[in-house]
Amino acid sequence: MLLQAENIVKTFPKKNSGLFKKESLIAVNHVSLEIKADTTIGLVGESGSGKSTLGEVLGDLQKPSSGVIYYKGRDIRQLKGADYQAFRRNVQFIFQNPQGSMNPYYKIKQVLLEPLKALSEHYDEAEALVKVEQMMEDVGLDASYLDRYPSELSGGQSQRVAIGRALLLNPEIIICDECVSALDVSVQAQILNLLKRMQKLYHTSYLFISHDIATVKYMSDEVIVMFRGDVVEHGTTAEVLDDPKNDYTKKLLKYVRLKNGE
Ligand SMILES: Nc1ncnc2c1ncn2[C@@H]1O[C@H](COP(=O)(O)OP(=O)(O)OP(=O)(O)O)[C@@H](O)[C@H]1O
Repeated sequence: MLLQAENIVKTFPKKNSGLFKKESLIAVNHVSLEIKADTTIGLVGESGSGKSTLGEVLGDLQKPSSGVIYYKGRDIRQLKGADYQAFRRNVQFIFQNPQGSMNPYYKIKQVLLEPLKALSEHYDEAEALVKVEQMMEDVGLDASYLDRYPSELSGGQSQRVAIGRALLLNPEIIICDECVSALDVSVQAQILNLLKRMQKLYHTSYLFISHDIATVKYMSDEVIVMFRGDVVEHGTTAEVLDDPKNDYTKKLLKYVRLKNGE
């Protein structure tokens, strides 16, 4: 077991709630899940159902209001120094807008070297550069892009850099939050296949957050369905998407089929 979430609750203060009685919005409601090695879990649900919040809590970008995240059996709040750094290195993110997560004043070479510098156990510039060049090849980009700035890359090229940057640390888990949603359909397919190829090569687990059921079906071994902060269904991809038990999942799938004219 790599990552385990136990009874996670995340609330936000509601805007415009009363002056004296503060109300809160429950974004994630008592959610538990486990991410095993070399597995992809798809996380689906309509907009606002709590998918991104849950992903960010799992990767410690946000603190839960209550509940515990365990990394290899240890509460992440108890991890210190090198142990916390190992967690940070091993749980990476790829977001919807890759350029937004890159320093616009850094060339791609620096963008890729930065996390290696910050999180490697023993950093060696020459070794790091060899890794970076190999990774460029792995993600299908010519090494000449290393001297470009993020703004000089297309959306698909930037997402390849973001995938390479996440993989350079050889993480155990990557939380992919709508990581192909902003791309053209043909580029989406290339990036999804790249993620699959990289999973075979590096044995990384993915938490694949998406509102696109077809993409989740293509990518995932397991599927979790969220509705208004609750996990309403969780099972293998075939169980959840081919034979859903929950009424909300059934509605969601019916809506997707109607939209696709099936
Ligand atoms: N920082 C915040 N402050 C207040 N409310 C927030 C904050 N972040 C998220 N929320 C609220 O929490 C709920 C869950 O949001 P979240 O972004 O996790 O949903 P989502 O399923 O990822 O949606 P989408 O697919 O649109 O990204 C929403 O009602 C959202 O408005």
